[in-house]
Amino acid sequence: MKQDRILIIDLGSTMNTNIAREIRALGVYTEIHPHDLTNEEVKNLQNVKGIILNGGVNRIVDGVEIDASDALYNAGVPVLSVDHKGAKPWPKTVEERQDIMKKFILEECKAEKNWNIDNFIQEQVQLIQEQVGDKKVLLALSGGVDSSVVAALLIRAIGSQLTCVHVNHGLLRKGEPEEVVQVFREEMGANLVYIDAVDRFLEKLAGVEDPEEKRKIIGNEFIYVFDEEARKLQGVDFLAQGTIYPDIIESGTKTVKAVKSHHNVGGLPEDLQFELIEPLKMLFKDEVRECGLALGLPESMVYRQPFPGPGLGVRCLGAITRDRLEAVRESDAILRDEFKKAGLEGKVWQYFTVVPDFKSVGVKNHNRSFEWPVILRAVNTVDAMTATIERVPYEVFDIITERITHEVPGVNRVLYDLTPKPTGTIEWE
Ligand SMILES: Nc1ncnc2c1ncn2[C@@H]1O[C@H](COP(=O)(O)OP(=O)(O)OP(=O)(O)O)[C@@H](O)[C@H]1O
Repeated sequence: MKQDRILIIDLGSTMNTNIAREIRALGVYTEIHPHDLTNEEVKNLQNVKGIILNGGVNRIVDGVEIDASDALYNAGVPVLSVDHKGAKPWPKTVEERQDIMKKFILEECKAEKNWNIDNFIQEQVQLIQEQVGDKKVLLALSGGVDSSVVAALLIRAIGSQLTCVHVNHGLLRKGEPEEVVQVFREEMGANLVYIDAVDRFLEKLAGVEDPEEKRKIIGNEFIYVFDEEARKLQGVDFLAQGTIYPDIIESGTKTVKAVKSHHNVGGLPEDLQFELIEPLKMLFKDEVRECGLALGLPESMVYRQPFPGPGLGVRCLGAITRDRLEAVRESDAILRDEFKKAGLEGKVWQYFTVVPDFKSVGVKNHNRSFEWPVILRAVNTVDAMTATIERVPYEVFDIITERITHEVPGVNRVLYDLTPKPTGTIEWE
């Protein structure tokens, strides 16, 4: 079923994303578009029921105040101007904004409230089937939320025409590679290529101390491994990616410069180019999660906390060694387990452990020990630009310290990082 659609036209507002979220919360599908859409582009957008010209402080582009294109004014649907050409800005409170939205979208545009995840899945399955036909699709499946949800959606749409490649580079959290195999191969019956590349990555990283260099090696090695696998598979025309709406919004618009460059599986060699399939590119993160649950993915996968691309590699400070990497992995698993038991899972935004590359003196079993400390970090943030520290109860710290110092080989101390961002960053490297 095709959803009714409201277009938000970016005329320099800083609230495009908020407005989009609030309209979708009303149950109506909406997308943000640039101001200079052509007739052709407007025609290609189906079921448009209304247009919001969303003006704001970034309205001057290259020295000129921008306006919406004629194609938009002539689209033949109701137009609402906000903070544009003298029209009032949005009210400060969500409730007042929702009143305006309801009146415009539901009454004036007569848009139907037919935006929901089941309709989304149904529509995407059909679109994917039409796009792919009887051809084959490749997906790099990390086990993270985005690529997992893409995998589940593609399995529903095209089943065995999809091949997923999961690379175990040795830097994933405890149990993650096993979960990927269990969920996708065993439960969903996917074509999953599991690559054990642990030795290969750790050999490349041996002796490398510089964090940037480590990140570069991990990123490049991933591309090499993925490229090798992709070449072994015959007749693949499409590459699926877990691009989501914030990736696109943060890549910059015509009125705002990029916050960060769009990642995903960038950097594949020129001769290995596929047509892209990005079925989640219009979803916000919570919608991606809802979609994952509706497709039957386990909550542990769908509500996974954010994880850096280079994985545990940037939490094993300095030059990575196998034993210290295991100390990071084991201590991280204990921290997660105890936070879950204490009801902190889902409440604290991100928590993990870091193992530095120095040792200190301690006592274990009545003997002198000379071992690493484990640093705990637990932070809360809204936008990852700033972060505050979680005030973890001392009883929880006690249990975690007891377990880490007794269960993780090579560790004799546990420390808590009290630093907000700024001045610290969330990760240590
Ligand atoms: N170990 C891996 N095995 C297979 N693919 C991977 C792996 N790590 C990353 N990728 C691919 O690279 C993409 C970008 O990785 P990144 O770590 O930046 O994750 P992300 O944008 O948070 O997405 P996700 O939620 O899918 O992990 C992933 O979506 C996935 O397609």
